[in-house]
Amino acid sequence: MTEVLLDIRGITKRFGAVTACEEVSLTLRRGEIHALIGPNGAGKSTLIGQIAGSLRPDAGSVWFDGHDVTALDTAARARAGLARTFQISSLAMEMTVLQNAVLGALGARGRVMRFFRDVMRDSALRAVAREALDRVGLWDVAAHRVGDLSHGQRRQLEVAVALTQAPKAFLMDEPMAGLGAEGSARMTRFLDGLRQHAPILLVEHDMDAVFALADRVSVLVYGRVIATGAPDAIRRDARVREAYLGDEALP
Ligand SMILES: Nc1ncnc2c1ncn2[C@@H]1O[C@H](COP(=O)(O)OP(=O)(O)OP(=O)(O)O)[C@@H](O)[C@H]1O
Repeated sequence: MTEVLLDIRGITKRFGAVTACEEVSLTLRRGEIHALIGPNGAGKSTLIGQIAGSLRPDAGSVWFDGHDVTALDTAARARAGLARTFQISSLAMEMTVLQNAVLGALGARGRVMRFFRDVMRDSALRAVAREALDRVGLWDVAAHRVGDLSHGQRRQLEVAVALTQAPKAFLMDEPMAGLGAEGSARMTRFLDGLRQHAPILLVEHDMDAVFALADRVSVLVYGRVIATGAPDAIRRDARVREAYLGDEALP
């Protein structure tokens, strides 16, 4: 088993005259949180899109778990174990927490059932759903409507739904967005434990969270990775500080 699970090799993406990503290479290792930071417009979303499979690179390749997945679409990459969360919420608001998790488990197994009540009675699916809800701390609210959950709980449920699909790695797009101080602190603790289950490539603007969580940080500026390293080294890096216009934004 190799240490590197996700291997991005020399990815380039242009939109007309704009080069959004230029020969970007980075890796995600088992057990780690690797944060991707950079000023607005640096190319973070474009990079994540190419890793998840929603955007095709003009050059370069994406390797996941030892396979070249560059030609695979988003669904195929998800089935291979690459889970993307928080970009678009896929939760059914009128359904309960448990129903959402059971449907996640059903989707992952590619099974077709005619009646929703049969799905909800399937003990294997319920067991998978329960384990995922337990892991994110939402089993107590399994019978609640998703619409009645807090914003932070919904984010945890999105992770639980992803967990029912047995992911090998997570791509997370701004999990702290809109959570407030207390919610961010709770999410930080949660992600801290999750890395043991599956490593996380984390795009996040909340620098306190990034520097509290990341094992490694990569800094993207004008589509290029200008530095990759441990949080302390990144904090001290002169090019990184310059990219963030002085010292303000880095804790
Ligand atoms: N579909 C598109 N068509 C044209 N230009 C695009 C497209 N998507 C992104 N860009 C451009 O590519 C560059 C990188 O954008 P991107 O959204 O990837 O940056 P970002 O780092 O995610 O920014 P933010 O932090 O604001 O979300 C920007 O100049 C943006 O205007």
